[in-house]
Amino acid sequence: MIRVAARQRLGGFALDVAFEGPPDGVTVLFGPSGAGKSATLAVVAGIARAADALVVVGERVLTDTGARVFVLPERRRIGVVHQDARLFPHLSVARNLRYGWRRTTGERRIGWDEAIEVLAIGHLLDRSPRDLSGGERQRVAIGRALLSQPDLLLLDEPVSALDAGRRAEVLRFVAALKQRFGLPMLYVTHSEDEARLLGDHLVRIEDGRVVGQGSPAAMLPVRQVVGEAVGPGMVRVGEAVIAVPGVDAPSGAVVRVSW
Ligand SMILES: Nc1ncnc2c1ncn2[C@@H]1O[C@H](COP(=O)(O)OP(=O)(O)OP(=O)(O)O)[C@@H](O)[C@H]1O
Repeated sequence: MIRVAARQRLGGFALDVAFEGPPDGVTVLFGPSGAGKSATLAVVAGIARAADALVVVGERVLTDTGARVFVLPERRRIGVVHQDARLFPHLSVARNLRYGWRRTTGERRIGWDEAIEVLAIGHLLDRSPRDLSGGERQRVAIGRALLSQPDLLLLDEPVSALDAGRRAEVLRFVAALKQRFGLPMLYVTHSEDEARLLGDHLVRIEDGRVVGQGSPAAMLPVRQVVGEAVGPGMVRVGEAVIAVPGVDAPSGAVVRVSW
């Protein structure tokens, strides 16, 4: 279980949020630009010190202002992935990954080879970040965060700087990560498609406040969409391939589904 509560004044903006997320799934922070999503992540990561905050990840209390608990950011065992990959440009992909690996403070549960395999970045190890596509760069950034053995992964709009094709590619890897490692993630987005595709729990934030939370299916309006069947029960809708039980059209067939 992840528990977050934060009250903080940022200039003229007041952040006042409280939510819980599942222990091994993706909690989506969803809301328009300027709603306070990144400010919330900063409190969770310990980069921002709110006047009044509680951050609990599993058994660990990372911030509890009432009890004067504040674990330093580098001791939180939290991995962060930003919109731009922020890799070290002078280091190879392997050395960028090694940076994460060396930052481990607890036991190692995620293996070096395993992370590289899930993210399919083995062939990139000797390259410079400058010679990678945007999607590859993001996969390496996720790998670096993962190899530091985080108890929680924060993803702040990790695909919003990518074009549609690359976006789909990276989303596929984030979904694979979720399946493989069962690591809790806080995923910030204002894309309904990403929220539906990855979210187990959705927290809607507007103007610094939580205005609703629940399953993505319950929180987002149902849409009738046209997609393309890609296998039994699987339909491609735009960038996403979604599971739609009961769809049994031949691959390539155009189908209408509720999503
Ligand atoms: N240090 C600060 N001083 C003053 N205002 C701030 C500060 N940090 C953030 N804000 C304001 O707080 C509000 C929330 O910002 P935040 O970056 O959390 O939004 P967001 O939901 O992540 O938006 P986006 O989707 O555009 O990234 C914004 O109005 C922003 O201008």
